[in-house]
Amino acid sequence: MSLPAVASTAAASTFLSSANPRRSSFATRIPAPLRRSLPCRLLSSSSSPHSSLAPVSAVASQAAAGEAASRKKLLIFDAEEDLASELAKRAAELSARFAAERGAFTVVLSGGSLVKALRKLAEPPYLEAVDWSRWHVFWVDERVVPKNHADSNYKLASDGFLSKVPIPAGQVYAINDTLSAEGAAEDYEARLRQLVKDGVIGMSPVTGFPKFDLMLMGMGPDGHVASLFPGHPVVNENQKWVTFVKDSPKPPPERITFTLPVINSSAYIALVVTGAGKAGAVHKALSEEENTSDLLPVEMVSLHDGELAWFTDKPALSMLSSM
Ligand SMILES: O=C(O)[C@H](O)[C@@H](O)[C@H](O)[C@H](O)COP(=O)(O)O
Repeated sequence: MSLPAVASTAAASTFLSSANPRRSSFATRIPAPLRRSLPCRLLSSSSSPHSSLAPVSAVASQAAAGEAASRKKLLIFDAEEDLASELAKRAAELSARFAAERGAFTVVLSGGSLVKALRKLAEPPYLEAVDWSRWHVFWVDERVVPKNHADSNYKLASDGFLSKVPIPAGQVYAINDTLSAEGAAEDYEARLRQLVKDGVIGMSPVTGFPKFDLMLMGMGPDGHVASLFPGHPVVNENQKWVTFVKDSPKPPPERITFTLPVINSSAYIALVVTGAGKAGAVHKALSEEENTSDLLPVEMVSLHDGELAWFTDKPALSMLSSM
């Protein structure tokens, strides 16, 4: 499998940009032609040192030339089945590309509804076609509970996905659940640093932070991503790779989380955000009204050199005026 050019799915695309570089927002209006009932509709935008509003073909060629470029897409699915199919296809393509390029494929998971959306990866044709021996699996955030606890993101992913695919057990990096929140965050960062030295995890030459190949993340109704909650000081952490919270507004309270600089150094992020419960945060993140003093964590997800794809549905977009 090879990674398709960005333009290959862009027949129904348009190009939108945000005036604020700190903000990830890119969709302002959904043009009428895109509202037809395609299984998936797509809007794209790009930003690079050379152009903030480039056609998709230009984005693809910049990426091919190895230049730093940030690409954003909004994929809107009519059915959850279609979303899960496209997510599996995209993950498998990235797996093949990074396994060939680097010999390893680093995948980062969140908890929540994201895990169910991965189920098609554990089915034919992907179950047989993907080279699972190349996969190295991490968590963008984890609750500080035992690995067999009902609240554990490791357990969620293990039960719903990892137990169904042949990834070598030594390449699944759960947190050390015998440590405190502080200790677990330090320990996880130390293990990431070792894996960078070993060449398993790449480093971003642009940011100096680790560069994961694929981050698969959800977003909470309040606009949190990972365990970076609105108004919490950890959102501003810009030195550490992994930090902790002890007062998460979403239970359980103690968690460890990747920091924004690590998230924003990724090569590809799939942000899976569906359902009417997310519509308020989606509206704030994707509407034209920009308020720089009050950014939600999801609005601060902005890749330095990579592609951010929102996997969404109409209920999640229902507060955008043109939907
Ligand atoms: O451990 C966690 O709580 C998650 O990692 C969290 O960041 C989650 O991804 C969002 O809250 C979205 O969850 P839903 O998709 O279930 O709403």
